[in-house]
Amino acid sequence: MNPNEKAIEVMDLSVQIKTDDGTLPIVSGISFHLKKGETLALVGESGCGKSITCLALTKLLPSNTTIYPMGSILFEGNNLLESSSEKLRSVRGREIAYVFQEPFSSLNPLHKIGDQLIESFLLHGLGSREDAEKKAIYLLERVGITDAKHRLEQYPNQFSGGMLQRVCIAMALMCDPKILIADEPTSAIDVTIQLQLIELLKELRKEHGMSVLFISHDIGLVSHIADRIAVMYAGKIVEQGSVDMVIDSPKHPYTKALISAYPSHENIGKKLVTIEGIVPSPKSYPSGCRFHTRCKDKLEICTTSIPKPTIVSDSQTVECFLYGGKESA
Ligand SMILES: Nc1ncnc2c1ncn2[C@@H]1O[C@H](COP(=O)(O)OP(=O)(O)OP(=O)(O)O)[C@@H](O)[C@H]1O
Repeated sequence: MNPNEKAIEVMDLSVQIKTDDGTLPIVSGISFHLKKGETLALVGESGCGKSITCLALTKLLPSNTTIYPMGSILFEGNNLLESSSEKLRSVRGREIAYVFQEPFSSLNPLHKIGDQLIESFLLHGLGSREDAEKKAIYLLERVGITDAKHRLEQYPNQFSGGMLQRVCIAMALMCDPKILIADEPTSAIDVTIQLQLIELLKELRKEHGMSVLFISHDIGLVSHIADRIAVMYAGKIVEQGSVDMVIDSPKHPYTKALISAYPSHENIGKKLVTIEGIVPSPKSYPSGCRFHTRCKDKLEICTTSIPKPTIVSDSQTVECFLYGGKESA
């Protein structure tokens, strides 16, 4: 596998949602890519547009309220934003699979776990029911669920939250997807189990040769799993780069603030820094750089102009006037 080959490339993606308050710019011209076999973390505070971005990748948002005015999502030679509904159905679950924050949202309480696990395998015509059941048993055991054959006959309410999230991970892997999108997969799980699930995802990524897009608000947590990080703020990606660069040498004032606000081992005994204010609502994004209303380092230009991406090192790009930002990288 060529380590620089891209599994998916998102260019200038914008998503607007029609609401009673008008059409809101939820995601505004973001670009990023996921290389084959790597994990990219999309990080940012609640409401910055992470979930909408990951649903937009396979157009999983309701078409009557969602507008994709421009941009492209290149996957296996196709622009998914221009693909037919049939093509998108063949990609979802089969080539790009999801694990969501709340396992109960992905599972039907009235159906046996086994039937739910094998559904997409059969739907995509990957083999017989017997093949599907064998694979389901293998994957349940692989994600750490013992007595898997017996478990296939049980219902979601017979599993703990952590167990159900393991079931959802197994379910996402049933069709050997090329990309796994994990949207806050450990947020609803007890912290003691969080790191176990992260380790499991790391192992599965290697075994299955997948690429993983890991969504989280927790910059400390993603440093355990990601190769690269993209930091999102108010519908835009403000900084992206390798984990080492973004964590050890953050550039954007928002990334710096997120890291200082993280309760880490190094911060024991120190007062945690809070980021003043809240993420602005898409109803009233400020002009210029959307972070300027909370930024301690803002310049005059930040209130009126939008910074362009600037390459600050081989593996790091930032959108901030403190580092240039007037010309596109
Ligand atoms: N259907 C919708 N109608 C109107 N606004 C929406 C809709 N879905 C999301 N939004 C708004 O879009 C913005 C981005 O939401 P999104 O769920 O993508 O954020 P997030 O970064 O994933 O946050 P969280 O970590 O809390 O899930 C928020 O301001 C949210 O209120």
